[in-house]
Amino acid sequence: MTVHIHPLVDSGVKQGTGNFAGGTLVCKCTDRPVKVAIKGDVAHNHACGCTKCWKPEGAIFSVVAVVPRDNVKVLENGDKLQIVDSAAAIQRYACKACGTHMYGRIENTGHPFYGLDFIHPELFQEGGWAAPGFAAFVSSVLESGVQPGEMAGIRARLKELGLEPYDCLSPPLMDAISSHVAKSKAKAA
Ligand SMILES: N[C@@H](CCC(=O)N[C@@H](CS)C(=O)NCC(=O)O)C(=O)O
Ligand SMILES: [Zn+2]
Ligand SMILES: [Zn+2]
Repeated sequence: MTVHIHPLVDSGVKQGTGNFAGGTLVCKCTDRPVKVAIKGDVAHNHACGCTKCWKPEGAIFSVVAVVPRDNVKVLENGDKLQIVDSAAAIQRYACKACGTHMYGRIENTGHPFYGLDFIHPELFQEGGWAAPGFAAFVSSVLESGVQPGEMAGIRARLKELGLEPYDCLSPPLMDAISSHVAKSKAKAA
């Protein structure tokens, strides 16, 4: 049986051009779509298996990346945006009409990823952005109804696609989080 991860990667991961200058994210509405301008390329693009990240219909993973928050600007129909969960570390701004998450923002200045917004590059009108490079929160797909017996096939398919599966974030990102915590503790001491 074919394992479907996400339509963007199911037929192979398309590499970025290496010089993506930015573009416009557009929600799924045909009437008054929300448009968000992004300056520059995305970083740390990856597949995420968590329940909180937005996924297109039928996908078990999202594809999500970060950009500096100053590079994100709502261009059109921002009145349709609402925060999905204001108690979450990442405040995800979704279109009220179609449900698409347009960007996620961290307001806690002490958070290791403060200053970065989370976006879904598949919403770009343009192509060429940096490709997803790993898969995060893989075990979390069980929380969205995937059966335990499917996990081996999912992990094998992710590896085949070159998206190394991790049950939290990738080692470089986990190291960045722990370094941030160590520095914060040293400052407080
Ligand atoms: N197992 C949980 C994991 C959720 C989680 O921790 N997601 C990560 C990756 S997006 C995160 O950083 N969440 C912060 C947030 O959602 O605010 C789930 O699937 O809901
Ligand atoms: Zn919409
Ligand atoms: Zn996630």
